[in-house]
Amino acid sequence: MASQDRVIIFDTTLRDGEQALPQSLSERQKLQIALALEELGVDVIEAGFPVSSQGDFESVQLIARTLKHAVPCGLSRAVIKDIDVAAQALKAAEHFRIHTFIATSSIHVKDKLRKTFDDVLAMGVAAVKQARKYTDDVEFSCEDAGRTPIDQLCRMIEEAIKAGATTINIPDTVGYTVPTEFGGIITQVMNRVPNVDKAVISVHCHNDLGMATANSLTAVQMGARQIECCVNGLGERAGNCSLEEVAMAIKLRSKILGGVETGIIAKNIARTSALVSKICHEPVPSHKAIVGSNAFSHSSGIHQDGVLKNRETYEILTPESVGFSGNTMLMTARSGRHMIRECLRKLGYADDEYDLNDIYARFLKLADRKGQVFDYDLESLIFFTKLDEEDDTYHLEQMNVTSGTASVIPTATVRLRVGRRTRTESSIGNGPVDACYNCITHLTGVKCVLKSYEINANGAGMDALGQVDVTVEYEGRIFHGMGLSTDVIESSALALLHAINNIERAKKIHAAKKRPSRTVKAAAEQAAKAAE
Ligand SMILES: CC(=O)SCCNC(=O)CCNC(=O)[C@H](O)C(C)(C)COP(=O)(O)OP(=O)(O)OC[C@H]1O[C@@H](n2cnc3c(N)ncnc32)[C@H](O)[C@@H]1OP(=O)(O)O
Ligand SMILES: CC(C)C(=O)C(=O)O
Ligand SMILES: [Mg+2]
Repeated sequence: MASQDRVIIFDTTLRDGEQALPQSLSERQKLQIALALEELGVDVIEAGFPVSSQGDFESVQLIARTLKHAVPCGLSRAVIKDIDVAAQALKAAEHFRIHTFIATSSIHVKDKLRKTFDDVLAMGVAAVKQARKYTDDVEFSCEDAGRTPIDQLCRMIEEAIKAGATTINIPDTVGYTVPTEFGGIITQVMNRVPNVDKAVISVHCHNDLGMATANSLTAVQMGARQIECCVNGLGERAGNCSLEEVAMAIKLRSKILGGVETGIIAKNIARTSALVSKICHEPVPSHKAIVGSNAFSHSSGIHQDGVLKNRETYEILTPESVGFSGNTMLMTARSGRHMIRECLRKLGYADDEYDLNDIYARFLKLADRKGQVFDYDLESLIFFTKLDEEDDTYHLEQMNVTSGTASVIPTATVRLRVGRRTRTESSIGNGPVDACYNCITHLTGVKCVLKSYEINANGAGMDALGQVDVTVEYEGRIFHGMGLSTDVIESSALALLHAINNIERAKKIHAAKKRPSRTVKAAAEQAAKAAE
């Protein structure tokens, strides 16, 4: 399967990745992920550990029946029954791999397996021979190879290859090694195991010291040609080597890594990452390489200026190349004038229509107060000298909700203050938040579409406040809202109202801009007068 330059991507999200989840995945969830991995261009999919439960057996069976291009694989201990069961689960596939393993480090052999190294050697050999009865694609792993004495490791590998293993996996099971050390282990295996050319050398690195990607790539430089990894770096404890990191590092730095390549289709990375995150209920950290929400985001002035002049100043790969729609530029108190002018240009303001230094000084004050400033806030700065809560069109006066189990219809009554008047509305919904939102959209008449809703505890214990953040779309623009209260339904109502008040402010500006033969300055004066 492997040409000299091709690194096989062996994905173990469904096996090692799943081991790290608080609950196991269902058959359907596993199949969905397996199909996405196949579309991503993964070569081998380790679908599970068939002997571990009937559910996992059936998942592996279904995946083996369904895959068209990727090779399905099942894990088994060096135990005859495990191997027989794995073969049963996989046999529907035309071609499948059995992966069998046993630990070889002294601590695992003595304290966990309670055996001698010679016992383990014999068990490994017997396991490979049993697996070869079912398939000519047999992988053998020396668990905890990173801490295994090199003489014993080389001996085990030589015997496993003699017994018929076609892939030899060298795991750094506890993520203990550093790149020079791990690279040294691979070099020794390459130089000292006489029949090493009869098998593909694979690596399986854990991230306990944050070295998984570095160790895997160093191993490739030393001759390994299979990397075992998981989407989003999922996996036992601190995770496995992250698929997207090694795939993009090999794509981008192929030359320095020896001219190697993988079959990964990079533009499918973002959507696979999102799917795995959603199905596994494992959020991707914002700073995660390649797939984190901040991976292509810039918020400091010097970086934004650089990216605006040439994005390669701060972007080593494009967000589009891994399937994102583009980068993001956040406006915070760390942004500079170049970013502010760019945002106003995008909103349609010519450079001579405003005083950049004046806007920038007021932007900084707002950013210090607010944290993040959005395009509609910036536009407001042109039209209003101050942006205060009093500018809000709608204020929440009162709110009452009823909800409960099946027979109770969630109902809300909301009273808003609009200037000196109040308006009241009652509505039902599919939950108390939905009922409140129905009231608010009726009362304000603003038909915005809820795009995202996020709820978090702000603080700890009984004093924690519920913080709700929403984004809504109104006439093609995105508006944000945040609500904070000890009552999460009230936080939700306040967040939507906040977003709607931002929409109302943008509407006023839009109306002022539309008046005929007005300069921005004149329109701004007019808008400011109207607001008094
Ligand atoms: C590094 C890794 O990620 S390894 C993979 C880890 N994944 C999993 O463990 C998930 C699947 N596991 C399971 O479903 C269960 O643990 C089973 C079905 C495999 C075994 O369950 P049980 O028989 O109840 O044993 P239990 O899990 O408590 O203990 C493991 C046993 O396997 C032995 N064992 C561990 N690894 C191996 C191996 N590679 N080959 C042979 N025996 C092994 C242990 O020494 C222990 O044996 P003992 O009962 O004689 O002391
Ligand atoms: C089963 C083996 C390959 C493993 O997951 C490890 O050693 O980390
Ligand atoms: Mg592992």
